[in-house]
Amino acid sequence: MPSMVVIPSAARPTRLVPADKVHSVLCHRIDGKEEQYLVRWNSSLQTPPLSWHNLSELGGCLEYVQDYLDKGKARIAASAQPSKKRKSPDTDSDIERPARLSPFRTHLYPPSRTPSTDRSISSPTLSSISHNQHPNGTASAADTVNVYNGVLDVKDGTIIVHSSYAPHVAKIGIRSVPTPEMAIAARDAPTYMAEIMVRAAYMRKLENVPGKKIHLTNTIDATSPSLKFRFIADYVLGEGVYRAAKDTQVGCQQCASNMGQSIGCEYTRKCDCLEFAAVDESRLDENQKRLFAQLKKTGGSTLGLPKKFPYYAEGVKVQKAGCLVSFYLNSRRPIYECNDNCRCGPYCRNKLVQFGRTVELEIFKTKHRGWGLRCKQDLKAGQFIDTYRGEILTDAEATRREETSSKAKASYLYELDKFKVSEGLRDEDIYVVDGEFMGGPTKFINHSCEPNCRQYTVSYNKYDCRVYDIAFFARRNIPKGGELTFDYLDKDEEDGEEDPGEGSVPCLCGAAKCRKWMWM
Ligand SMILES: C[S@@+](CC[C@H](N)C(=O)[O-])C[C@H]1O[C@@H](n2cnc3c(N)ncnc32)[C@H](O)[C@@H]1O
Repeated sequence: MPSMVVIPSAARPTRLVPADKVHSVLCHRIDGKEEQYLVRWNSSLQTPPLSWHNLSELGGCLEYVQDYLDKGKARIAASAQPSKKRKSPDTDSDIERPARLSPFRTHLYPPSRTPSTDRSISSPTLSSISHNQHPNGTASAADTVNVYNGVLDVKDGTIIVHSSYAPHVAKIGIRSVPTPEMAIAARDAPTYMAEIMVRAAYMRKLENVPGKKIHLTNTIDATSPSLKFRFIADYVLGEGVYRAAKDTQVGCQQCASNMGQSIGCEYTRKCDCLEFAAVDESRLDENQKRLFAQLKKTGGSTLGLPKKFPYYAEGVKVQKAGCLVSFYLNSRRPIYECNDNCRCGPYCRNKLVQFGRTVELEIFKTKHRGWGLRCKQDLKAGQFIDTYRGEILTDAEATRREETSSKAKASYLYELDKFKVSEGLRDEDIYVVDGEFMGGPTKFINHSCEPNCRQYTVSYNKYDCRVYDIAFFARRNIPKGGELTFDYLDKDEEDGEEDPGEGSVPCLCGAAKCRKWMWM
């Protein structure tokens, strides 16, 4: 018989639970006035495989507590109905829904699910659970719950439980935890403190994000965005993803930091970075008009022709300085910014998005569309908000993730396919940004059929057609507190079809001209 180890209810504050050792949190209870959470440890060889902990011990693994609050608690509430069949705590309760596309991806992937290898052990029946008895022979609900303070050991997938009252050993399969008694106790036990701690941990994350403050508010429920999410300032390149070699990022060589007004690039004809930028037809002389007409037919470089700068420079229209000029705002043309190898210096009028967000934002809970993002300050039409960040994945890896994720889950995949047609890229050459696990606050921007923002392609290397920035700009003036939205459909690629296809998801944007479906 294994030696008895009783996990005290009022645990020692020094006993911190390391996140990398945790498999999951399975249940909670109130002991005295204290919230306690039942941790299942990573390795079943560990002794004990389960133990109760108070929140002061769980500060380093709050993401597991959050997982439990978001999913486990609901499962427990359902399983606490004594008359109904109980689900194993590890059983995936995601609802199977029709296949759908991600908000941003244009390919349809067949639905598929990967079974968790963790489900090989079958769930024992309720009758396999022995209830512990108090020495006086009675077994109250409270006693039967408390007994599991003393989970001791695991053998052949069976947990061996010692009661602190009775000398006999109760055996219950690891899949049977939480027991019905635990589930009943958990159903009515509050989780306020855990929710507060999770919220505080997320706020601390936000405080560490560089740039203007990002707020968090939730007037709908007690949840917080996932603590597993990592805020990153730049893309993280996944396996098999490569940016164009550094030496291809040549930059403009004929420009200088002071060409008269100390605003970096000033002559669009000279700036090599603007080679592929929009030609300013209003400034073409007759010869240039003829040349440009020819180039439109035959293709070829428009270097030397006057171009349009993307942003209003300081001093041009004071109130618009730094905003996207209306030509770009109303088009889908890529924006080519100057880069570190340019001769125009650090303060060039052709550099903006690369310096990052300067706008104060707020992540907030919507009624029916999960989390959303709004601005905490008035925004002007053409004002830059932030970029979309995440892991850049190969198409194959993105497909794998899409196929293995629950169809009911929100999607954060964004294809970098702007140059697919112009550069003749194959589907499998296209990279995809996944903003689910790491990224920035823009992951929370919801779709609207009448959006107030739009996504633009911003490139710092005109020779790299596979890696570029996706930048969000305000399409119109947005008052402080307005929810930021963009159209998940790239209109240029829309074929105008009206019927919802397989994988379409109902749109809840509420706009007067809502198309009723998010095309995913
Ligand atoms: C990029 S995420 C946006 C943030 C998301 N609401 C969240 O809570 O993390 C995209 C997901 O948000 C939800 N969503 C966004 N816009 C929506 C809309 N107009 N109608 C319904 N669901 C929407 C969908 O679940 C979609 O897959």
